[in-house]
Amino acid sequence: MTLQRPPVNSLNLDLLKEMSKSLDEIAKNKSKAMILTSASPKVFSAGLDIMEMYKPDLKRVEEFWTTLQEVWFKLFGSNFITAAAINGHAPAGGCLLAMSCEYRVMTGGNFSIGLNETALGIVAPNWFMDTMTNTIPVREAEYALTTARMFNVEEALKVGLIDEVATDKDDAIAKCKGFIGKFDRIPALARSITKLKMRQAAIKRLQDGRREDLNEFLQFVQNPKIQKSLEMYIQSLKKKA
Ligand SMILES: CC/C=C\C/C=C\C/C=C\CCC/C=C/C(=O)SCCNC(=O)CCNC(=O)[C@H](O)C(C)(C)COP(=O)(O)OP(=O)(O)OC[C@H]1O[C@@H](n2cnc3c(N)ncnc32)[C@H](O)[C@@H]1OP(=O)(O)O
Repeated sequence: MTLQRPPVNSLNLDLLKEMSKSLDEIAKNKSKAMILTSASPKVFSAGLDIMEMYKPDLKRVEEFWTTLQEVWFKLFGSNFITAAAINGHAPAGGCLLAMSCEYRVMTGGNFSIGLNETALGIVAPNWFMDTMTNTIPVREAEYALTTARMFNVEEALKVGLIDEVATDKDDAIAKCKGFIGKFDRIPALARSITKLKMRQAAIKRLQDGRREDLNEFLQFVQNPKIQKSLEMYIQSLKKKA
């Protein structure tokens, strides 16, 4: 599955709906595995589209968040094998997508990956945190989340946020295929049940608290102070150019 929403693959409602549909198709056609990557040469995904949260239409922003939750359920909780070929920056929601897969290969270069929410004055939802503690040790996750740590490729490898480094996108995809090949001799049902048991606690936490999570998000985006900081953040991103 190749993300292709220039310039930075930010996750807006339309892209999330497309992803949700594609994940259903992959599950339905009984694919063995999926590799998630990006068509951009330097950004895997810039995370959530900030414009979806800025001065939002309430009905749309509610659909936006519930679709994001759905994409996470379908990706993190998939029966099929998932790997991410991370060929560029992966901040926040981009990091969430990569961590929701079972294996991550990142191309070398001046790219970074991490959950940077606290730097933006926001708190990553519980399920973002759960996805991170499912990937790296709890102590490292706490440190990374509180300090909004963006890891470079070597740091990400060292902490286990990624599993391998690749020279370029083709190499990243080849290495993801190498990971998928490891399951050729493992019975598929035993593999998928084991994966889902490992992920069950995080999945159940969001299933049980899904409405509450949505309400928290809706309150958050309607807070005038948050809107003000979003405005400033958007300006700072635009000033960069
Ligand atoms: C910030 C959210 C605050 C409050 C939200 C309210 C409630 C939230 C409650 C809970 C939600 C928490 C979970 C949030 C998760 C997220 O994912 S938030 C998004 C966080 N993402 C980022 O901070 C990444 C920002 N982008 C970058 O750092 C860089 O763009 C990049 C490193 C990814 C790529 O760098 P470059 O290649 O140099 O590209 P540019 O920076 O020049 O960007 C090109 C173009 O794209 C626009 N853009 C970049 N990121 C986003 C984005 N996430 N959403 C929308 N638009 C984005 C950027 O402004 C440029 O636009 P133009 O100048 O070309 O108009």
